[in-house]
Amino acid sequence: MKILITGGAGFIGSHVVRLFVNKYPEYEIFNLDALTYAGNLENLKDVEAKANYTFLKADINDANEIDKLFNDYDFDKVIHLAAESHVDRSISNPLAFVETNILGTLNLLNAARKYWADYNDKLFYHISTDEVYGTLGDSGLFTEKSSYDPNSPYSASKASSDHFVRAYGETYGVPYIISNCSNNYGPNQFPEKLIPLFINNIVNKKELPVYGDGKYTRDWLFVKDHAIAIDLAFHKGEIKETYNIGGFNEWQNIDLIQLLCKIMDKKLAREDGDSARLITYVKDRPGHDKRYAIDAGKINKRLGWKPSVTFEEGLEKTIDWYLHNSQWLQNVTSGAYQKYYKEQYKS
Ligand SMILES: Cc1cn([C@H]2C[C@H](O)[C@@H](COP(=O)(O)OP(=O)(O)O[C@H]3O[C@H](CO)[C@@H](O)[C@H](O)[C@H]3O)O2)c(=O)[nH]c1=O
Repeated sequence: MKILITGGAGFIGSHVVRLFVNKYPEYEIFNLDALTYAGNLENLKDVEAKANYTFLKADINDANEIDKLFNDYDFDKVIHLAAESHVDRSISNPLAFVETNILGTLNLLNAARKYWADYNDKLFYHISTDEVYGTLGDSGLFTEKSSYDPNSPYSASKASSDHFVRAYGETYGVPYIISNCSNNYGPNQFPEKLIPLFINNIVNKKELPVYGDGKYTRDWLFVKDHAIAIDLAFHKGEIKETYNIGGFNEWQNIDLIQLLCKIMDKKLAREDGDSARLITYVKDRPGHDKRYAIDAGKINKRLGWKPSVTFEEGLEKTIDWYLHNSQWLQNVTSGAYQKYYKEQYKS
């Protein structure tokens, strides 16, 4: 089986690529990535020499290139993770999100439709977000039946791509699965997202910018558990089904930040309270969604998935990883990896 994984050099993508390459030596895994600021082949050093792994430097925005790759490689299945993913960036530059998340997804769907004359044993698996459902009040959970109500340009672009995947399923018969996941954390996440940004800032004794009053709630999931869920949905999920994935692990931002500060004080042998003193309340994110909380009951009941790592374990592993990989952090924030790999894969 030839599997195209898009965005495989990114945070979640690299964990999915690693899992598939190591667990399924009989599959051919093609990692397609544009190597933007958030995609970095350093994340996959441990698998790059494996016989079942091929890297393809390409941009999903380039319809001709995507068409050519489908023609050349004859992919059987697609796991589509490539996306612009940061909400704040979508607020300052919505167009980039329309291009990559909507048009890029369409380019892949068009190629799948064209080259999969026979849809037998084919699959377009779209990896999406719980943000498509909008925001919740103090109670309730998003289920697969929740209506779409996106608020940010990012979530609007992901909602649109979900709709297109379903539309191609209904209209042209492209076999698809969609999963919508909550906030991921773990090794290799670009330090613009809350947890790695704050770890990095604490190490460097920089301010911790808490948006608004910090009383926003997110459901956190360790990235390796997300990769395990994707593996299960890919192999055992039903065509045309949607699976919500989440950690059953809700935290208000400020409580999570306080916990992070406490652990970091210990790890860095600083005085208790040193890191928390870096907390700075700043202007709120426009359109900031109050609460995401997801019901992962369907994937639990139907496919037997549940998170394997507790939040305490996951956070500890994550912090240790960043502390042991300070060079990685420095190279991604300075753009050094991006520059290096751009040069390596110059076309
Ligand atoms: C970066 C940053 C974030 N925050 C707040 C905003 C959010 O309430 C919370 C988490 O922010 P972020 O890490 O940017 O993640 P969030 O906006 O929830 O979106 C994430 O989670 C989504 C899944 O829910 C993914 O689809 C997105 O790609 C991913 O970026 O922390 C701050 O208070 N200060 C900050 O500097």
